[in-house]
Amino acid sequence: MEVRARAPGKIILAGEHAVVHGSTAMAAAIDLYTYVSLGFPTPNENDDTLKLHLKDMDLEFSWPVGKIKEVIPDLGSVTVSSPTPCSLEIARAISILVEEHKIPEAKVGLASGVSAFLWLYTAIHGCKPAKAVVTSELPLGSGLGSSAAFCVALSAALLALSDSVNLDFSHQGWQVFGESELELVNKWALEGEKIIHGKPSGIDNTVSTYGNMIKFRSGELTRINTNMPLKMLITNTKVGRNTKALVAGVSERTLRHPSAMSSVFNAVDSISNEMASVIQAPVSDDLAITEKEEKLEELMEMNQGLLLCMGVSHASIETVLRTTLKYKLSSKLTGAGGGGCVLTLLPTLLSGSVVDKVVSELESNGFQCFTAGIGGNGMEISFTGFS
Ligand SMILES: Nc1ncnc2c1ncn2[C@@H]1O[C@H](COP(=O)(O)OP(=O)(O)O)[C@@H](O)[C@H]1O
Ligand SMILES: C[C@@](O)(CCOP(=O)(O)O)CC(=O)O
Ligand SMILES: [Mg+2]
Repeated sequence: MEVRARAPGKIILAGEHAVVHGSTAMAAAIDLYTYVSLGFPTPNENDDTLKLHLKDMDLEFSWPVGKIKEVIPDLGSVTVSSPTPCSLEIARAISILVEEHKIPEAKVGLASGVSAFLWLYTAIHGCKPAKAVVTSELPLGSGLGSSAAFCVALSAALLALSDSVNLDFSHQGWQVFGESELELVNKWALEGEKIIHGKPSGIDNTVSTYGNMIKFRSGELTRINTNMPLKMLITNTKVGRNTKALVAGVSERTLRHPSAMSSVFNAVDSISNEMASVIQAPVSDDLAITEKEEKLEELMEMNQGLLLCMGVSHASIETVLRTTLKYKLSSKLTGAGGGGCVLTLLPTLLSGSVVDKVVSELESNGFQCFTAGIGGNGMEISFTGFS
C-alpha cells in the first residue's frame, strides 16, 4: 500500500523577496518535479521505524517510533485539518532526532529538509512506522523552489494516506486533489517551508500546489490565463546559497533603510502587475508578440536592478547578465539569488544559432543551461498496491 506524490518546481518571473514584504509577484510552475513515495509497513513486516530515504543523495534516516514518542512531547493539540506552525519545543525535539544522524558537511543544508519531514510526518500521522523515499529532478538550493516542491509532495503524500481526504484509490495514473484538499496540502507545505526558509511568502508552495502561472500577493493567488508562448533559458550558476539567509538579509536591510526599501518594494509591485497585464493581453500576430516580449524584457531588467538594490545579486549572476546582454538578451535572477539560477527571455523570433552561441559562452564559464516547460501541472498523486 503506497502513494506517490509529485510536485513541480517554479520560476519567479518578477517579485521575489519583495513578495515577502507584501508586494505582488509572478511565478510559474516548471516541468521538473520532486517525487515522494510513502508507504506503511504491513503488520507482519514487524517494522517499528520511521524511515526517510533521500535517494539522490544516497542518505537514509531511520528513527524507532518509540524514540520519536520519547523525544517529541505531546502532539495532542495538533489537528490534520488545521495546519499549525511547529512550536519551539517540538522544533528542539526534532533537531535532537535530526542530529542523531551524521549528515556529511557538504550536505548540511539538508538538515532543515529532514526537520520539515519530521514535523509534517508527526503532525499528520503522529508516531507511526512508515517509509518515505524522495527523488528530485530539481537542483537543490538554486532558486527553482526545491524546498517548496519537497514540502508540497510530502504534504500531499501524507494527506493522501490520512483519513482527512477522500480519494479514488482505484484510479490508475496521476490524479489531482479536490479544491479543499489542495488548500490543505498548500497550508501544510507552508508550515514545512517555514522550517526551511524562516519567513516564506508562500508563493513557492502555492505555485507548486496549483501549477500554471500565478500572480501572488499577501497569501492570495490569482490565476493568470495566457496564450503567450513564453520561453526562458535557465542558467544555473551552480553557486550554492541558502534562501533563509538571503531572506533574512533583505529584512535586515529593510530595518536599516525602511523608507528606501519600501519604495523598492512598491516599484517591484508595479513591475509584477504590469508584467501580469502584458502576459495576459491577447496575442494576435508576430508584431504583437515581439512588442510584448520587449516589454517583458524591460520589466525583467528593471526587476533585476531592484534585486541588486536589495543586495541579493552575486558576481556569478552579474557574469550571466553581461554575457546574455552581449547577445541583446535580457535576464534576471530567479528565486532568492545570491547565486542559483538566472532567467533569460528567449524571444519567439530569436534564431537557434544565437541560442547555441549564448549557451556555449555561458557553459564555458562553468554554468549549466537548460530550458523547462513553463506553466504546467501542480501537485498530483498516484496509488500503487491497491486492488
Ligand atoms: N529533495 C529534497 N530532499 C530533502 N530536502 C530537500 C529536498 N529539496 C529541498 N530540500 C530542502 O530545501 C533546501 C533548499 O531550499 P532553498 O534554500 O529554499 O532553495 P530552493 O528552494 O531554491 O531549492 C535544501 O537544503 C533542503 O533542506
Ligand atoms: C526569495 C523568495 O521570494 C523566493 C525564494 O525561492 P527559492 O527558495 O530560492 O526557490 C522567498 C519567498 O517568497 O518565500
Ligand atoms: Mg526554497
